[in-house]
Amino acid sequence: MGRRQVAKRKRATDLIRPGPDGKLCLPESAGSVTYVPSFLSQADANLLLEETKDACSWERTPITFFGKSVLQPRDTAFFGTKLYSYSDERRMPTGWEEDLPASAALKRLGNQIEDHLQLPKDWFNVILANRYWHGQDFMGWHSDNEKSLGDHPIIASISLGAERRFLLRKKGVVQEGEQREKLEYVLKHGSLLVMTGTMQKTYQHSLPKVALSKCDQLRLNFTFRRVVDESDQSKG
Ligand SMILES: O=C(O)CCC(=O)C(=O)O
Ligand SMILES: [Fe+2]
Repeated sequence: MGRRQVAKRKRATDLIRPGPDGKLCLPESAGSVTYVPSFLSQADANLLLEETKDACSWERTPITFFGKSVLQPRDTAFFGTKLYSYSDERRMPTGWEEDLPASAALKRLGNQIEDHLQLPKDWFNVILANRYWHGQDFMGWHSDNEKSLGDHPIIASISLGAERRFLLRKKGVVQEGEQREKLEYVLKHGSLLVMTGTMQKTYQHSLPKVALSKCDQLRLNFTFRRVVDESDQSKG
């Protein structure tokens, strides 16, 4: 998928069609990334940052890295109604009635994104939250390709606070003389980034580390997802 193609697609939902069973589906070959810089007004983004930065059940959990247990380079929290394994973690979600008013604000935000993407209300049933204290907190290359999210997951990502670079790179072997296809976005306070279709199969994404001198501010990220099969929590 070329840069021009990504720019041309205004809405992730351009690709979503009702299937024969009436459910929304995507053509097998399609994948898209859509960036909406000012999805939230500055006032709403500021309010949400204040409501969530301390009030979520943030944890810094360990992961296994080259056989060793190390702490993840960011804090995470997890909301919703479904069990979901992510990375090394299999966490019970914080329910909508806990961590109030943060969880209620996030639920409302999920409904706002569903409206924007013309998805049914309460389509998203889990939210993964990341808290990066500064440029030294980061997320390495990965795909959100857990089988429990189905074949063509819609991942809707809201950013608050410090601006950070978000990178995408195509998976697979690169022929000699060719360059790996890459995309880059600088995720603004109040922005929305949506990945759909085959993006998790064909691309990886990351939020790279930067020097403290370049970024000493907090950033929050909330990714809205739909777990379609709670029983299968393996990688896709
Ligand atoms: O913080 C971000 O923008 C990236 C988050 C992400 O990729 C994830 O939670 O899977
Ligand atoms: Fe991700």
